Amino acid sequence: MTDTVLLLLQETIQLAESCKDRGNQEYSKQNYKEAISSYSKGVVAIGEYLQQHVGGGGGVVVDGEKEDENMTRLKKLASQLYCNRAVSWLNAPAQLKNYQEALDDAKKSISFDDTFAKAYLRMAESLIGLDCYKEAKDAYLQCIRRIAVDPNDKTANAHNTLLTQATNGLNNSKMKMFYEPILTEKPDHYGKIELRYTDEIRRKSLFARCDVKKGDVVFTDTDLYANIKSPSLDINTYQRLFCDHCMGQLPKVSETETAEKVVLCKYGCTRIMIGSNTVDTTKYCSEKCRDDAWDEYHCQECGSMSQPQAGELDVVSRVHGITEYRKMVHGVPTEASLLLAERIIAIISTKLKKGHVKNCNLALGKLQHLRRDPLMQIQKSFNGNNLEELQNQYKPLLAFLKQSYGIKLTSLDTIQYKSDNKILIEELEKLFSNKFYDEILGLINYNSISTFVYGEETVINTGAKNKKMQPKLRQYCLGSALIPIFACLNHSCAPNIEMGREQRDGVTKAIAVMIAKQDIKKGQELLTSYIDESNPFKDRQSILSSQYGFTCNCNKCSKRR
Ligand SMILES: C[S@@+](CC[C@H](N)C(=O)[O-])C[C@H]1O[C@@H](n2cnc3c(N)ncnc32)[C@H](O)[C@@H]1O
Repeated sequence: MTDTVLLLLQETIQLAESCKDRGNQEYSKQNYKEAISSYSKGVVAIGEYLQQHVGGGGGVVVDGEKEDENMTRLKKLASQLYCNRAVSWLNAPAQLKNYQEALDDAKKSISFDDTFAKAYLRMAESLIGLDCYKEAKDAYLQCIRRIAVDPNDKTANAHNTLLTQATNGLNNSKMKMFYEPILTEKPDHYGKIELRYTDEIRRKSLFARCDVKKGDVVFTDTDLYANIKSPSLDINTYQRLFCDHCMGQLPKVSETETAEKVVLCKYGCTRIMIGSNTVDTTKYCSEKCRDDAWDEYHCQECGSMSQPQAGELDVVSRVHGITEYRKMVHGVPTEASLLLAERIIAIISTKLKKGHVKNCNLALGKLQHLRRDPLMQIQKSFNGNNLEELQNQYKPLLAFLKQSYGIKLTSLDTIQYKSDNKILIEELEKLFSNKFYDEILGLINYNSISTFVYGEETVINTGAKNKKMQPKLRQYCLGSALIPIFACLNHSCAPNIEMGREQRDGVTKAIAVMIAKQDIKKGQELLTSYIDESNPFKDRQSILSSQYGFTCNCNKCSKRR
C-alpha cells in the first residue's frame, strides 16, 4: 500500500467515524431521516474506498500491520454504520419504516463483521416485521450464541440489555410462529388483534392491530376446553340444562319439547358426582356436540355399561378411567377447576392413544403456550384442598387411567406396562405424573374463566320474626373453561376491554366476545380486568398476587387508587 492510499484509508475512516457520530446524535433525537442520511454518507465513503483500492485490486502493501489494523477498523465501521442504519429503518415512523431495507442493511453489517451480535438482532427484528417468524427465530438464536462467545468490549450493562432483547425476541418469534396461523385463519374473529411477547414478567399480551371505537367488538373467541360441574346440577334453581360439550343452554325444563331438543350420550351414560350425590345423564345440545365430545374425550369418560359397538376405539372403550374413579373413590373432587383438569387429562390421553399426536405437549393443542407454571409447588392451598390431599386424590385417578390403557396394575405404586410402544409409554408416564398434573392445575388457575349463571335461591331472612322466605337471585358457578386467545389477555385495574354482558350474565353459548370500553389506538395493549376492579387497592393487590402470582402496576395501582 502506498502512503497516499494509506492516507486515503485513514481519511475514509475519519469521515465514516464522523458520519456515525452525527447519525447517532440524530438517532437519539429521533430524527431518523437525518440519521439514515448520515449513516448512508459513511457507507458510501467506505464503499468508494473499497471499490477503488481493494475490490479493484488497487493497493500495494508497504506496511502490512498498519493495513490490517486500518482495514479491520474500516470493516468494523462499515458493519456498525449498516447496523445503525438498520435500526433507524426499524424505529422510524410509519411513512419511513422499511423492514426490507433494514434486513438488507443487517445482512450487509454481518457480511463485514460476522461476530457482531447486534447485527443479528436487527436482522431478526426486520424478519419479524416481514412476518418471517421462523427465520427470525434462527437469527435471534445466532445473536444469543454470539453474545455468549464474543461479548466484544461491551459493558456488562449493554451486554445484559442485548441478551434480554434477544431472549425476549426469541420468545416472541416462537410465540408468533404458533399463534399467527391461528389468528390469520379467522380474520373476522381476530383481524383486529395481534399477539406479542413483551417481557419475562408480563410474557405475552394482546395488542390492537388497528384503531377500535368504544363499544365495538375487538375479538371473538370460540374455541373452548371446558367442563361443567354437572349438566343439571341444581336444576330446580337454574331451570336450565346445559350442553356437556359446548356449555350452551338447552331448553327450559318446563318446555314441553325438551326431550326432543336434548341429545343424550349414544350409550346412555351418566355423570357421577359423588361429592354432591348427583347421578345424571350426559346431555348435549346437538349431535355434533355429542360426536365431537366422544371423539375428543368422552370415549375415555363415558360411564355406560352397554356393549361396545363396531368401530369404537378399542381398549379405551368400556374401561373408563374417570368414571371408574368417580364410582370407587371416596371424596373425588367436585370443584370446577379440578373437573376441568380431569377433562384435559382425558383429552390428552385420548389423543395419545389414537396416535393423533406424539406427545402430551402437542396434545394440549391451542393451550400449549398458555402460562403453565406448577401450582401446587408455589401455592400451599388450592381451592380449599391442601397439597397432600390433592395429590392423594389424583393418585387413584392416575391408577384408573393407566388401567384403561392396558397398563397392568399390581398396586397403586407398582405398575407394569403391556404396551410395546416406548414413546407412548414415556408420554403416558409423563401424563400420569404428579408434576404434569400440577402444571395442568397451574394452566387452569392462571388462564381459565368460570362461567356463571343466575338462578333463584330461596333464603330465610332471619332478621325479623314475621318475615317469610323470600326468593333471591344468586350467581352460580356453572363450570370452568379455557378459551385459548382470550387467555392471552393481561390484566389492568383500569381495563380497556371487557367481555360482552350477554355472555357474562347468562350463558347462551360458551364464546367470548370482547368489547372496547373506550376508543383504542392501533398498537395499544388490550387489557381486561381479572377481578372486580372497584375493590380497594389493597384487596386487589392481594387477590392478584395470591391467585395469579403477579403485582399489578397499572395506572390505577401506581397511584394506589
Ligand atoms: C391469563 S394469563 C395472561 C397471559 C400471560 N401474559 C401469558 O403470557 O400467558 C395470566 C397471567 O399473565 C400475567 N399477567 C397478567 N396481567 C399482568 C400484569 N398486569 N402484570 C404482570 N403480569 C401479568 C400473570 O403471570 C398472570 O398469571
